[in-house]
Amino acid sequence: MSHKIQTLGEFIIENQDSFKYSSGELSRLINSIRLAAKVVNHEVNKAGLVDVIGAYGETNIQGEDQQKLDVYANDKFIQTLTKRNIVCGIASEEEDSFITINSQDEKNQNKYVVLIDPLDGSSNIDVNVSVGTIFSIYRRITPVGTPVQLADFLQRGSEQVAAGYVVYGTSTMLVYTTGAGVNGFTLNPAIGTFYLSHPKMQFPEDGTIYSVNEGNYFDFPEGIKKYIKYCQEEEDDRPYTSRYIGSLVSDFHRNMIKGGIYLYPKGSRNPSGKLRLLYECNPIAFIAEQANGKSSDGYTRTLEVVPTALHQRVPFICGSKNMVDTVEAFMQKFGE
Ligand SMILES: O=P(O)(O)OC[C@H]1O[C@](O)(COP(=O)(O)O)[C@@H](O)[C@@H]1O
Ligand SMILES: [Mg+2]
Ligand SMILES: [Mg+2]
Repeated sequence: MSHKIQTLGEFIIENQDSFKYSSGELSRLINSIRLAAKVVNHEVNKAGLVDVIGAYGETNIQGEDQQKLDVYANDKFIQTLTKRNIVCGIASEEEDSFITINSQDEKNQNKYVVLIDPLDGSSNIDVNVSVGTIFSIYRRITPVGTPVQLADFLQRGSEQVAAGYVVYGTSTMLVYTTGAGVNGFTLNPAIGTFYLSHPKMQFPEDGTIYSVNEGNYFDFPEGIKKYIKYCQEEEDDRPYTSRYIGSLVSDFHRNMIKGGIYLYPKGSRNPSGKLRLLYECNPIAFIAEQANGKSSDGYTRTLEVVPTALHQRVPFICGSKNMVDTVEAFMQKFGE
């Protein structure tokens, strides 16, 4: 290990001043997310031994069957952030609307709101394939001390002050950015401490991995179909390798390390794509750009998309810069 051995807690404190609004509040917030991630990780690792496998028996506002672990993770993150009185509002994939956090003293002086996908890759929970958590943090735009408004959550991704994800995989990692690069921390399960293991993560500008659910190929826009054929041609460094875990966090994490591209285009079944702008695409796009990668809907930079609804979906193309450029060129040429 060429870099200094450092715990996540130490790293947060040491880098607090590199954050333009630093008052310690964001550090405490990221520490709270670290804590909740450890609690969820503990449950994920016991999947199959304890009652966290299978459907919960209810559907969320998006009509998806909630998995028990979706609900468990949602509860743990909301409880931790609420109990520690560290935010003024929370929005989650598993909650119909945003939650206003009122501190004991009535006027909650906290200035951050959090948007979260508590359990990403839900379809993989029961089959022991890696899943994750995704979080996005904004500074509220309405006055501190007043109840949060929907507008505090519907901010462009370029306004994020921090974003990150946790991968519950072969090892458990927390990867995040506060706008000063991307760093990854691995959990030492023996002592329950995250250690800096992947400093200054960078996307290779080019890659040879493409991640897309090819089962939807018939339904993709023409530009995407052409790009997939391009990936499969025998020319130059192609054909590329197809890798699709079906957990956005895990596919993105692999592609950031090895070089690659993730695509979830729109189609007749998903007219706006499947992934949610506010708690999936924006945080992942912020990390991608901070790691020299790129993200768009094929035309518009993801972080420039103006949100209009809490659970809105957008087409999502994210990964190595030159690969995203190539997809955009195909979309320009062949369109929808
Ligand atoms: O099964 P599909 O349609 O390919 O979708 C897989 C995608 O959906 C997701 O599972 C959506 O996230 P959730 O599991 O949080 O709902 C992504 O993680 C993944 O990339
Ligand atoms: Mg998700
Ligand atoms: Mg989810």
